[in-house]
Order: sequence, then C-alpha cells, then structure tokens
Amino acid sequence: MERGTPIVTEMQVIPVAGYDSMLMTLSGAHAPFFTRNLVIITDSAGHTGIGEIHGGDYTCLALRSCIPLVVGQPIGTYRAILDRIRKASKRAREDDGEGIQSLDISKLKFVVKAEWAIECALLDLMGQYLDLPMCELLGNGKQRDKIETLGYLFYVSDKEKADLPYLDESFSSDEWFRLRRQEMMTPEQIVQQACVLQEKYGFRNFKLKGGVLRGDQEMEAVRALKKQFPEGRINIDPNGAWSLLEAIELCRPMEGILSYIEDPCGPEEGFSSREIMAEFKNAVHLPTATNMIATNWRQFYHAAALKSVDIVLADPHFWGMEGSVRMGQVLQDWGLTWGSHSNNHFDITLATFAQVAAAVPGQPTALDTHWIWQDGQNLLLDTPKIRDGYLEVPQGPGLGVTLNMDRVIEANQLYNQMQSHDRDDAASMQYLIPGWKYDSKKPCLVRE
Ligand SMILES: O=C([O-])C(=O)C[C@H](O)[C@@H](O)C(=O)[O-]
Ligand SMILES: [Mg+2]
Repeated sequence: MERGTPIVTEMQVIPVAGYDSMLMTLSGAHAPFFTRNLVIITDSAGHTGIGEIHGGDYTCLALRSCIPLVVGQPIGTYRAILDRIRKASKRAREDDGEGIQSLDISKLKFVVKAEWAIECALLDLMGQYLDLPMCELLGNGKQRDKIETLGYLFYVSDKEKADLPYLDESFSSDEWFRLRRQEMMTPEQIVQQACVLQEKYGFRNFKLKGGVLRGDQEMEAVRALKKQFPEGRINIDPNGAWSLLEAIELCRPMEGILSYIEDPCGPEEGFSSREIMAEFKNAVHLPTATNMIATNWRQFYHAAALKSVDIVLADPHFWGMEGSVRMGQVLQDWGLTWGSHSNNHFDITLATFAQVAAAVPGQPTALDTHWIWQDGQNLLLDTPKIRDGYLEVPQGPGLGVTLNMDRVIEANQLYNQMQSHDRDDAASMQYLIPGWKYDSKKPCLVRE
C-alpha cells in the first residue's frame, strides 16, 4: 500500500485575459482587458488543484520558476513547499512604496506574492485528499456558509471617447450587463448602478471607488447613495488621494453617513501613511479601513501600534490564504475587523475569497469583489453564486469548484493576442486627458 499524501505530478501556469469596462480610479482608466495567471497542479491521486493571481509577465515567470520546487513533492508538505519558494525568492527588501497607490509592477510585486496561487492550488488538492472544503483546513475551520459581500461601485467613463476595443453589451438581456459598459459619472448614475446591482445580487452595502472627481463631488454621490439605501453601509475609497486636511474637511460632515472610510490619506510632509491616518482618526470619528498601509506584518505592527486602522482588508493575494485568516484571528482577538481588497478577477479568485472569508472568525466587514464587472466570463463550470448580498461558500472538497478548460483556453488566446500584459491605466486615461500623468495626490480627472 502507498503511504503518505499524493505526489504533485504536474504544475502548469496559464496566463489569461478577460474584458473590463472603462472603470476610473486614481491610477487612471481601466483598459479594455485585464490579465491574471492561473496555476493548475495535478497529483498522483488524479486530482486537479487550481489557483488564480494577478496577471503580467513578471508574475507568470515568477510562478514558472517555482515549478521545480513543487513537482515531485507530497501535497501534505505544502507548508514546506511554500517556505522553500519564499526562501528561494530573490525579492529584495527595497522601498515598496507603501501608502501610495501604484499599479507599477516594480512596486506591486512587493505586495502581490505569486506563490499564493500555488498555496491555493495545493490547499485545493489537500482538501480533495481529505474530502473537506478548503475553509476547514484554515484557521479554526469553517465559521459560516455564506459571506456578506458589497457592491463595488465605480465611476465609468464613456468608452466611445477612447479608440480602444471595450466590450459593448448594449444588446444583453441582462440589465446589469447592459449598464456596466456605459458611462456613469453623476451621483444619479452611481445610484442607478447601485440599484441595478442590488436587484441582481441583493447587495445591501456599497463601496464607491473615489480618487476620480473632486472630493466634494464624490461625497455628493455618497450622500445620494445613503439617501437611497438608508440602512446600507456606504464606504468610499480614494486610495490615499486626499491630503490630511482635505480628508478631515471632507469626512467630518460624513460622520453618520459613511460607515467607514478606506485609505482617505497617505504619507505627507515626511510623516508615514500610518502616522497621517492616526492623526486623521484623532480628528474624525469614523472607522478606517486599508489595503494600502498594512499590507504585510511589519506595516501592520506600526499601524496597530498607532491605532491608524480599524479594518484590515487582508487580500489573500497579498497575505496568502493562511496569512489572511491569521490576520482575521489577530483582528478578532484585538477587537478589530477583517475584510478583503480585490482587483479585477475571475471566478477562481471568487471561490478563494469565499473559502478564506468562511474561515475568518468574528464579524468580517462585507467583502470587496470586482467580479460583478466580469460576471459571465467565468472560467469555472460551477461559479459560486452571490445571492441576496451573500457569496455562497462552495460545499465540495478543496476549493469546491471545477475548471472549464474550454473557457481557459479562450482566455489564454485573448492574453496571447495582447501586446502588453502589464496593467497600464494611464494609457487609456490619455484618451480622456491628452498627456495625462499619474499623480498620487490628484483625483484622475482633476488636472487644472
Ligand atoms: O480597494 C482598493 O484599493 C482597490 O480596489 C484598488 C484597486 O486598484 C482598484 O481600484 C482597481 O483595481 O481598479
Ligand atoms: Mg482600497
């Protein structure tokens, strides 16, 4: 009889691309396509484990360089496998640009860690071997069957202004699919966006991506949302675009309207983002959330010491699945709150969020997901459902989902047709404002 856990027989890394709307953020305008990397690992028991992480050639190559450290290893030693990958990684301890929004791969690589897609695929295999859902292998095991999720609202620019191949869904029979590719820049259109999302997915909580218009104009949209959804938790995230003074002026009158505020300000005048956020909290009585100033344990130590942050959005692509749940445990013990950040993603990441959030103790804040902007381009045969505002946790063993290989091949073909695989929101933005350049302290449409 064979002893021990199954052995990894193959690891594939497949880069994929999908379609996006002209979503606006501090960094510019989302391009027509977004990229991700998939990891597919098979084992000697005949199981397949999958993971998804950010796109781009850097991450793809980093993942491929890990193959010799994974193939041939027993899946039960997944912690040792990941440890060897971490030790072999050449990531220098350079300045990672903390607290400053950056899509530049030279900075992003310090936050997003490719190996977490491998962790996900190995945990998927372990779950299948043990016949248990992944959430049972994390932290204290499964805490809930469904995850409260928020409607992630974006300003959307008119795609006709850019000579780029954005998807047109105006003929879709689905109201949300039609709407999501159209221009939405006014408070009324943001409220309409939220209403259509509520109708389709049942969201009760909303987050507006800020850093696009002047802060007072964005607060007008927040007020309109609160008027429409008086019971809803409404949050805005300008990715640190406002100065401390501006953030205080904008947010003080919003006490009682905003439920919390995400990364209102960042580093300034020689003070770190954690120090500035602590000063913000002294002045404004709102809980703060971040995915920018506590993206690793060292940053979190200082954020916690300064009491800068109440809600840590511990994206498993930054922290790993075990790391994110570990953060959830610490936050619960300290009376703080867990949540997760997201970027554009396919439904494999959606399933990962579901499994991780299912294992987080306490009362997480409603989960972020960009997936609603990609719904319909699924790479799984059994995409987890968001119903009545909750993401359902897959019940099957491991990640609990099955790849649709035909769709993966199509998404890989789309990726291969792209000239560049790295995210560049400035290029699309330059169709709206010629010569536009990123400025971490100026909303993207404010350039006077
Ligand atoms: O919560 C956040 O900060 C994000 O979701 C940041 C991302 O850059 C998001 O705005 C995006 O991907 O466009
Ligand atoms: Mg954020």
